[in-house]
Amino acid sequence: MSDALLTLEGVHTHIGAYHILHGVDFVVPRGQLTLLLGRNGAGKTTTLRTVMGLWRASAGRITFDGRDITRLDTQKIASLDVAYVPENMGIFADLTVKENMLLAARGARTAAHMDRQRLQWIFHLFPAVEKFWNHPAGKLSGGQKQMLAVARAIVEPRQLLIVDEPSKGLAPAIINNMIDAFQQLKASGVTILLVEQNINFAKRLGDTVAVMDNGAVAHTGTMRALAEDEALQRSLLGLAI
Ligand SMILES: Nc1ncnc2c1ncn2[C@@H]1O[C@H](COP(=O)(O)OP(=O)(O)OP(=O)(O)O)[C@@H](O)[C@H]1O
Repeated sequence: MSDALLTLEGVHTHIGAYHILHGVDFVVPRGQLTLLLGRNGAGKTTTLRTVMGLWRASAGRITFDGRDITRLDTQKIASLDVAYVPENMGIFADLTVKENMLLAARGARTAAHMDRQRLQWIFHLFPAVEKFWNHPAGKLSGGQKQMLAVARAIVEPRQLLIVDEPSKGLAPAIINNMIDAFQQLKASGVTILLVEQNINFAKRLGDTVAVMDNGAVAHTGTMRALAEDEALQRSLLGLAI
């Protein structure tokens, strides 16, 4: 049993007058890939944003690597080697792929300052990043943009990589490429937290799952156990895997 890298305990989040998270509890074990599942509007994105300090938890506690991060600002949380890829990916369409990567690399003013070995590893994971290095990012396909977004997030070594719906809107062949890349990322030892709606994607990558419903976690366990229990899938997700 691995230890917890990230723990949420009784986390509540209000957005304006709306009470969105109602006491979220789950653990992201170190070195594993954890999936946050649940129907539309269950509170998955709000949970990720609360972990990153983009929404402030109104109650509860978030612990990362043994440290209480509940009240830290986003920049400070990122500086603990936590990367977040939001659903809109945060790519600068007018800048080249190279410039997008440079902006994500702390302290690297030119491509020559980037860690060469790490860049080669990223090119191997996401060949499109190398192929379109000098092209404007806005010209990339949806799948290539998603790959660039993940590539940006890992341009520096990370302890925790958080990605909101990496497979969203992607063609099946591209989803397979994305699964391969996440499998290699997992093998590199980085802990990963994904929000995912594509259950095939989830099934092939997930170690641990937390299923949200109505602003709280309704179920936690292994992906394998959930994949084998169709009745549980139907009751939690309203679908069959
Ligand atoms: N900025 C906001 N203002 C008001 N309500 C919001 C805001 N953002 C999210 N919500 C509400 O919070 C609830 C949870 O939204 P959230 O985006 O976290 O769900 P989700 O599980 O990620 O769903 P989806 O898969 O559709 O993105 C929804 O009812 C949503 O309408």
